[in-house]
Amino acid sequence: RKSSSVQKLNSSNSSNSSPSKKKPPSLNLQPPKGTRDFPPPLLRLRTYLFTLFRSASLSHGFSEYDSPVLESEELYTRKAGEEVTEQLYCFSDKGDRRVTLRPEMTPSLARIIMGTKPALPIKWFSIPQCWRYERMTRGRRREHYQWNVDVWGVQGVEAEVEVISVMVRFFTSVGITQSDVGIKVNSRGIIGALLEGLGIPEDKFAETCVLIDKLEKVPVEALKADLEELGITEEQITSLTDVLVHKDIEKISEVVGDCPAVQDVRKLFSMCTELGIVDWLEFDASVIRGLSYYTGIVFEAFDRSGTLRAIAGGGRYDKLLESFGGDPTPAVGFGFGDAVIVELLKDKNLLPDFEKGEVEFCVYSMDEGGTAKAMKVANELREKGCSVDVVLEEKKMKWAFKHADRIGAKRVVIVGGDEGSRGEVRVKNMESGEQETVKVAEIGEWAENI
Ligand SMILES: Nc1ccc(Br)nc1
Repeated sequence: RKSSSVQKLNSSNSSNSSPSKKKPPSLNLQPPKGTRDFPPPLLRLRTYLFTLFRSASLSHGFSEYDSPVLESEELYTRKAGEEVTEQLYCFSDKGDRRVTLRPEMTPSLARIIMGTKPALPIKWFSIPQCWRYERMTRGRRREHYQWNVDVWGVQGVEAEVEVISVMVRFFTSVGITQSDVGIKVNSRGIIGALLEGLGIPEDKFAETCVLIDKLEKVPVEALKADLEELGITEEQITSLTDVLVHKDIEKISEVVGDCPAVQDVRKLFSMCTELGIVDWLEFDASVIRGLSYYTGIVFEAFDRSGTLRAIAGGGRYDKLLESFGGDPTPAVGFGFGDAVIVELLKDKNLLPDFEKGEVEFCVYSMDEGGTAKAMKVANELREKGCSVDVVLEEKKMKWAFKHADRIGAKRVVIVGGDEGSRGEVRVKNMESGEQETVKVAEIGEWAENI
């Protein structure tokens, strides 16, 4: 008797005579829902952005760090109704542990600092891929790369000025000016003083801020239940939002007095005036930001045309380490996503063309069986630090030049033929069309002098 598995195999093929005819199930060619592939042109764009994120950070003496994309779910179980914790890409792993793809980087940074206790102050940056899982299939992305820049251990607004300076340097490096983008600045301390004035208890402050931030996106009716649960009346919300429209710190100080939060904002503006970047900034009492853990100054970069969502956002979060059981540690930072900035660069016509790559040489053998010779010439050029492609199959000259153009080769080196018999190669400049003959033995030296 055939074993049951063989019988199964035969039965599964009963529909036709031989297994080879059974078509495999069609493969889904798309990446998982809400995620992106990065074929070379898109990866060149990503590398362009990351290189400038990195140079703006390094120019200010920041050090790069990284951590696993997978984190324990408990790192994000803040009960403040934030989108970022309500849309966790979380699951139970095979050891039945509750884990999640990180939705943001700051809690991981806090975990690392608590665990390794680096000497403070630290100035660290990272460009992590962060994830969310939205139940409603709104077709929104489920992953993005978010440049994070943080200063830990500095109590004064000098830390806010430093990270804003990093952001401004990045914008300048991609050709964005203060007429394209502004940075709205506010302080949770001001909002806190207003909430106190309305009799809202301190322990409801973080959740209330998250709700007020949501008010910008949904009508107050949609949040009525949440507001009532916090004991906040619609009248209180109305009187709060009437004050939050102020864009003049003096007007706000008439309401909340010359409190430490107002002094901090004033100091930030005067330092940025001295630094020469104040025309990027504007005070805006309505800026809240949606993360519950901000405790002081908050800021967000926006496009002045008003067509795009916030480009970046950040603020002071002095209580985060304590909330994890650590020592009180001042901290300031921002997150800068990789999506809105690309839309902005497209709108401003500031996006370079990444369709083609760049390679200095394409080496081609016109003789049959000459590929190894072409590879040897290529290695001579690589020894001098050149980027060199080699045509790896027997191809006609016309194909080789078309291929060279496709890969963005600056020059084509033709090996073999009459020149080959004289120990020479022909080099064609793809831009000018100029041709020259070079001795194979001297090609490295020649390449150093072009
Ligand atoms: N937090 C978060 C993660 C992923 C995306 Br896309 N947006 C926000």
